Amino acid sequence: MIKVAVTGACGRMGSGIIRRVLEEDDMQLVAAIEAPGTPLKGRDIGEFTATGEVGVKVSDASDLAETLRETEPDVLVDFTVAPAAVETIKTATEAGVNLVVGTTGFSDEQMQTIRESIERTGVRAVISPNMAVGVNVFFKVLSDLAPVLSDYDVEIIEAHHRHKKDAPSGTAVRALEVIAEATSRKPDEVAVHGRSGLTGERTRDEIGVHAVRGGDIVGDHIVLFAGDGERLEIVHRAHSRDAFIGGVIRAVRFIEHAEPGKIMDMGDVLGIK
Ligand SMILES: NC(=O)c1ccc[n+]([C@@H]2O[C@H](COP(=O)([O-])OP(=O)(O)OC[C@H]3O[C@@H](n4cnc5c(N)ncnc54)[C@H](O)[C@@H]3O)[C@@H](O)[C@H]2O)c1
Ligand SMILES: O=C(O)C1=N[C@H](C(=O)O)CCC1
Repeated sequence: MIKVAVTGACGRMGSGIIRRVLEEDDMQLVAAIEAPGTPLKGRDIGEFTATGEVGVKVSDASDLAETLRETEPDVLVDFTVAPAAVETIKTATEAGVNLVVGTTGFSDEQMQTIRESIERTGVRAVISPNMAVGVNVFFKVLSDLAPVLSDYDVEIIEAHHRHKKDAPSGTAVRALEVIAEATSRKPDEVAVHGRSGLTGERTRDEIGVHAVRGGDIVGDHIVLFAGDGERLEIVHRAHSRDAFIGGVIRAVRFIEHAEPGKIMDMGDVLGIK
């Protein structure tokens, strides 16, 4: 039985992940953790996942070290917000708890802190900005396609729901990195985020990145390769969060096979790297 703790337990992703964990025969939910000061502390998590009483009470992230000591999870799944996730990862790694992290919006400095914590403590970790199988195939396609279309203009357009806190999406950032790496460019040097004003003509090297926010859009990503007389669009659309949650469940099962002290991603989980 894989013992699972979830941070962001009452969020859009966290509550869906808990619902799925409760359905899996080889998984046991041992902790459901919400933000520091949460008014939900002590309430049964089943109230927020529409699963009826499950016997796991919402705990407060301020008590995370104690919660992990008491519940001894094999893996902690984090879908929260970047600054909170960094603190959670520090605490979990110190407690020797393996990680599946889907939170996005980390700065380079935050990623460095996370990497150091994982390397130093030797926990196993899967961190991926998008757990959907289709998106990870999309990354692979982009990596293969970008060198072939190296003289085409590349623009990345993503669209998400009105509640999303970070922009551009972690998936769009990863798509930028994949395309830049495949064409020997540096993402920071070539990314142009939105355009406004007298921008001048587009340069050949730049990669435009555009974030759309509205309604309940689950997550769309379009990469446009525009040439003379034609354009090619590679599109992924998530219809429901089940696409991400299915990937999380696969990552939770993979974690015991992950390399200790190294950040692995969904490409490793799916064996498509
Ligand atoms: N990797 C993927 O496949 C994928 C898919 C969807 C969303 N995401 C990312 O997951 C994150 C969460 O998305 P969401 O839509 O579920 O957000 P959400 O706002 O619905 O949920 C986040 C939850 O985290 C809680 N939280 C905040 N700080 C916390 C802390 N310190 N400890 C425990 N809980 C804490 C909040 O109270 C909230 O309930 C975002 O970064 C989003 O981009 C990734
Ligand atoms: O709903 C979100 O927020 C999503 N975030 C991820 C990202 O930033 O790429 C993945 C898609 C959904």
